[in-house]
Amino acid sequence: MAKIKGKEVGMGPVNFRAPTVAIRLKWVVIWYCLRALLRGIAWLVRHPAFVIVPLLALKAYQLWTGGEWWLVIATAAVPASGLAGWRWRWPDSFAQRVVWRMRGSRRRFLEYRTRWDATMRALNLTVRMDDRTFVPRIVKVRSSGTVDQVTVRLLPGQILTDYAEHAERLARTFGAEDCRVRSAASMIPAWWPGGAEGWMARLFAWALPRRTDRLVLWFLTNDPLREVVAPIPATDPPNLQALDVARREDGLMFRLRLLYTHLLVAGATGAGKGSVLWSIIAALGPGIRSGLVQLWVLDPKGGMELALGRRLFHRFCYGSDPAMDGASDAEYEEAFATLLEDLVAIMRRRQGKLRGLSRLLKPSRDEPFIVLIADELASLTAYVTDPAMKKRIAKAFSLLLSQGRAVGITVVGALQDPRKEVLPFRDLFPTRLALRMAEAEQVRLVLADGARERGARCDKIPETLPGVGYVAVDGETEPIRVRFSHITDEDIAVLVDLYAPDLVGAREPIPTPEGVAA
Ligand SMILES: Nc1ncnc2c1ncn2[C@@H]1O[C@H](COP(=O)(O)OP(=O)(O)OP(=O)(O)O)[C@@H](O)[C@H]1O
Repeated sequence: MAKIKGKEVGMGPVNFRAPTVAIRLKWVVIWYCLRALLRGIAWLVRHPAFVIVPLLALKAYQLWTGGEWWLVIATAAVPASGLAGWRWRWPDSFAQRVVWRMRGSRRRFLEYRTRWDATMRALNLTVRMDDRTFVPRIVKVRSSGTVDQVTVRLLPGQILTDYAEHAERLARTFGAEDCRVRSAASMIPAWWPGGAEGWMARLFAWALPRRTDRLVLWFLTNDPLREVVAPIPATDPPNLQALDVARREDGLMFRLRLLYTHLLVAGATGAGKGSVLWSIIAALGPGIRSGLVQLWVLDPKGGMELALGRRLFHRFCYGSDPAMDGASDAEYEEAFATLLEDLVAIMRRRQGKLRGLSRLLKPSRDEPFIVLIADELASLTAYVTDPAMKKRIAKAFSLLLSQGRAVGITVVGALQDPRKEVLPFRDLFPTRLALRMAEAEQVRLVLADGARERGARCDKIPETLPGVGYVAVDGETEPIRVRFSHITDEDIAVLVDLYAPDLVGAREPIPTPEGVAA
């Protein structure tokens, strides 16, 4: 008879099965007791914090039977003070390993177990075989206080999209604000150094189970992204592979990898693209001060977004209103093209230096990590009026995007309209972030086919939540919902005072656009 790793549910009030082997009742009882004991031990190993429950029961029993009270309390105090020390010294690890697990177990029994079978049947997510009905099993529930992660084992023939189609219904049924469907194959423990890209993940890649038969339902129970995220203190030196720039919806820090990648930020007007760029600059601050990081900045919106931080930038170039400083559009456009071509020249020089020695440049003060920040990319691509300049700018961008990563040059570009006509080299950005978008179709253009169906409903992000978006990372199947820190003009002034590099000329006003206006 066919066997399925799901939970079989009966067809009627009583189910009979013909016995094939006669076993004495006492052996059956012993077998069930042993199995329950082994399962209990395995469960305690996975939920070590619950060891405290039998321990407390034992202590209570000792007190009851006349044990020395001070001895009883002293032995109970050892694990209690261990837990307290853990919480005090490593609060994040304690929250994830103890608090989240306990909350997950409670919610599994009180919320999900009770309504799971009926919901699966109602949504037609069961499988019928040989007159038997199988319901997908809940493997585990983890709760972060803001998100319940319910891992489900798929039944044969089921795919992630089957569940994604019902995401909204699942959210309503289990009293969540939203539900996202994520594949379990991409789930690297959040506490691993560097997450999915870190050294732990790479070192143990061979040992990580490939859980293609599982998915994780993310039930958003209490949206932490409704709160504005305050500026996040930067680490010194900055970890260029994991910059602390935003808060994730499960309450964890979102760490952005910038080294050896390029980032595209797309969002409607007022979606908070500026806060993304400033969060990145803030996280890079200590590196800018030490000379490990150089910012090359293009702000075609007349310097409106980024000019406040000009002392932090190695090169800064903005377009403006020709009537104000006498420079023509063509001169501005030439200034942009020149800056980009200078960067291409550095790229070529670095390639020559590395050739035959290494395939990746390790940034240092001699060869710093260069981040090209380009706000309003459309003004540098589609809206350039001079065809010759348009060609030069497009060529330089294509070269930087296709060859710059390995030699420590990263492009961070922001734009409103992600269509190919506006940004022909959109596909050359490996990391993409979609903030609030004007149309559902744009989500697909920025993130990936099916991203919206899996929960990245960027067109539904309300205008009241600027800085909220979904980020797609290479190697992760589903985008992650995050909110970037809100950096005010006052915060920028503090950043400049803290991190402006102490180089000759850095405190002089930088002529903009370069070579055009004083
Ligand atoms: N992360 C954030 N948290 C809270 N408020 C934010 C955040 N980001 C931006 N805002 C606020 O939202 C408004 C619009 O932000 P911003 O100018 O960065 O948007 P934008 O996408 O760059 O818009 P545009 O394309 O029109 O320049 C501003 O008033 C800003 O203060």
